[in-house]
Amino acid sequence: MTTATAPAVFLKGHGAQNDFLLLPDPHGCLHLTPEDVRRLCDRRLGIGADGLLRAVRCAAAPEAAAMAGEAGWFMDYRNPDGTDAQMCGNGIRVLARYLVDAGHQPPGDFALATRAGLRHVHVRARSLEFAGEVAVQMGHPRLPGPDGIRVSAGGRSWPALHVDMGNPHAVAFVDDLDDAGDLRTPPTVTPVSAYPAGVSVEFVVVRGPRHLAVRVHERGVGETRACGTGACAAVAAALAHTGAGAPSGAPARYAVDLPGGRLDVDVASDGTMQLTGPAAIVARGTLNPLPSIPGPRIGWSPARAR
Ligand SMILES: N[C@@H](CCC[C@H](N)C(=O)O)C(=O)O
Repeated sequence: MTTATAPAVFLKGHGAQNDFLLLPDPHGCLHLTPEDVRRLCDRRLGIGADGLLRAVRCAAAPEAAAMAGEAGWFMDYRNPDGTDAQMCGNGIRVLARYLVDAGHQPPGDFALATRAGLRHVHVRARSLEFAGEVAVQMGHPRLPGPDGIRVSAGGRSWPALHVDMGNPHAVAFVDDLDDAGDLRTPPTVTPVSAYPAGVSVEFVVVRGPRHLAVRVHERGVGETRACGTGACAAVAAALAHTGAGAPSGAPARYAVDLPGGRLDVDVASDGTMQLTGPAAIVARGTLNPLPSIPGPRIGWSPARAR
C-alpha cells in the first residue's frame, strides 16, 4: 500500500436524492479508514454524501471472493459515520448505473455482491425515451425479530415492526409524517438491547391502496431524502399490518413517496421484492492528494487505478 500521491477518481450520484460518493477501486487498492469515510462524506470538510460506495471487483475483495463466480463487482458500502452496512437499495442501483455507463457491465441483468449476499440488478440502455431507472431484486423481507419495539420522536411514541432487508429497520405507522418532528435528534428505539448495532427507522403514512408515504432516519446517517431498503421495509410492514402479505398473494406494485421522489416496490407472489427508481451519476472528478484535506490519508496505488 502506498499513501495518496496521485488523484483518485470519484463520482457523485444519487437515487431519488439519496446521494453517494462512488470510488472506483477495481483492484482493491483503496484502504479507507472510518475517519477517511467521515471526512469524505462531510458536506463541508469533504465532498458530502449520504453514503460511500467503493466499487471493487469481487476477486479483489476478500469479503466477496466467494461470490466472484456469480458477480463481477462488490459494493463496499459505508455510512457517513464510518460504519459499514450490509445493503443499500439506492446505492446498489447507483453502482449498477455507473458500471453500465463506464462500460464495465453491458446493460441488462447482472448480479452484484453485497455484505447481505448477491443482488440482481436490471439496467436498461439509455435512450431518448428512457432517462435511467434501475431495478434491483431485494429478496425476501424477514419480519420475525425482536418483539415489543417502540419508536419515539418529536415527543411522541409508536409501536414499531421489525423488518430485516439485509439491514435492520423498525417501521412505525403514523397519522402524519410531521408527527416525527424535524428528526435532527435521532429517534429513540426501545428496548435498546434489540439493536446493538443500530437500526434505521421508517415513519409511514398509508395514503391509499398500494400507496405509502415515508420518512426515513437512517442508521449511521440521519434523515435522508430516500432509502431503498427502507421503502421495501415499509411495504413489508404494511403488508403484515393489513394481513395482505400471505405467500399466495397476487403480485402487486406499491408506490412509495419519499421526500426525494417516488420508488416503486413490486411484490411477487412469493413475497420477494423488486425496487425500481431513478439512479443518476451527476459528476466525476478527482480527489486532491488527501493530505491537503486535513485528516484523510488513503492508501492508493496510482499505477493500478483505472
Ligand atoms: N440508503 C440505503 C441504506 C443504507 C444503509 C443504512 N444506512 C444502514 O446502516 O443500514 C438504502 O437506500 O437502502
